[in-house]
Amino acid sequence: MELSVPYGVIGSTGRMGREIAAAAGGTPCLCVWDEGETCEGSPRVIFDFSSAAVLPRTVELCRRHKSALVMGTTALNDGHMAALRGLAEEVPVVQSFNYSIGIAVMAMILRDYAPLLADWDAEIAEAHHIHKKDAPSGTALMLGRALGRDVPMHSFRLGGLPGDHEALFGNEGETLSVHHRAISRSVFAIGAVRAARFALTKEKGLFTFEDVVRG
Ligand SMILES: NC(=O)C1=CN([C@@H]2O[C@H](COP(=O)(O)OP(=O)(O)OC[C@H]3O[C@@H](n4cnc5c(N)ncnc54)[C@H](OP(=O)(O)O)[C@@H]3O)[C@@H](O)[C@H]2O)C=CC1
Ligand SMILES: O=C(O)C1=N[C@H](C(=O)O)C[C@H](O)C1
Repeated sequence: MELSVPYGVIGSTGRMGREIAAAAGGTPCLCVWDEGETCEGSPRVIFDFSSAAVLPRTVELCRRHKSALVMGTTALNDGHMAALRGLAEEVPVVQSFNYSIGIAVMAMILRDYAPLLADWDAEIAEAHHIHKKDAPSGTALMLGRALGRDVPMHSFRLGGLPGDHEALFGNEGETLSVHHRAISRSVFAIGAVRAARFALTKEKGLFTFEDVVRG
């Protein structure tokens, strides 16, 4: 369902930026890409699916327009997360490395059942398109945190894969795996627009996509 307020897209010319515009509908009033920026009006919410290097500019634009932020860009460091926490003291910020409901549920499963698998061997595998710049994926790192322990991570870069993630467990007698496959990257855009609607109901604060899914 289309977004009924003016919105901005940082990373507007990218794979995700174009999916966001398709899911949100209409035309973004603010567009930012590597070569430039256009703005006609004031966005109520800004989506960032770009590069971690752009985050300071994103924070500045959200402050200028008093916009909510839906942050999707990965490869964020502690400094970037601190900047988002600072912004969240002024506006609503949703930050997630994956806006699919399936991965949100997968993280809940891993977090809830990790104690029962604590003495099993565990590894995480992820596979994405050949253009992806970061490895392991932000989602793989997030799933590792849900497991609550450091586990080996394996990254595959193949063709146009939108995003596969698998948590694999094993002991002497059996194995278990939990697998999620994004069939289309539109699923991330649909989730991001849902996150935008959630953010627009808040005055300020830092939220995860799990908060959005749980309503
Ligand atoms: N949270 C989630 O659910 C998802 C997150 N992602 C993440 O989103 C990000 C973008 O992914 P994707 O769309 O595939 O990437 P693309 O490379 O297709 O797009 C990146 C966009 O950011 C712009 N950009 C890059 N560097 C700068 C810069 N320094 N200043 C301004 N604009 C810049 C690019 O502009 P230009 O075209 O001019 O280079 C382009 O518009 C990645 O971090 C990815 O991991 C992806 C899918 C889902
Ligand atoms: O770059 C991508 O495409 C994706 N990146 C995110 C990540 O790094 O986890 C989310 C999704 O898997 C697609």
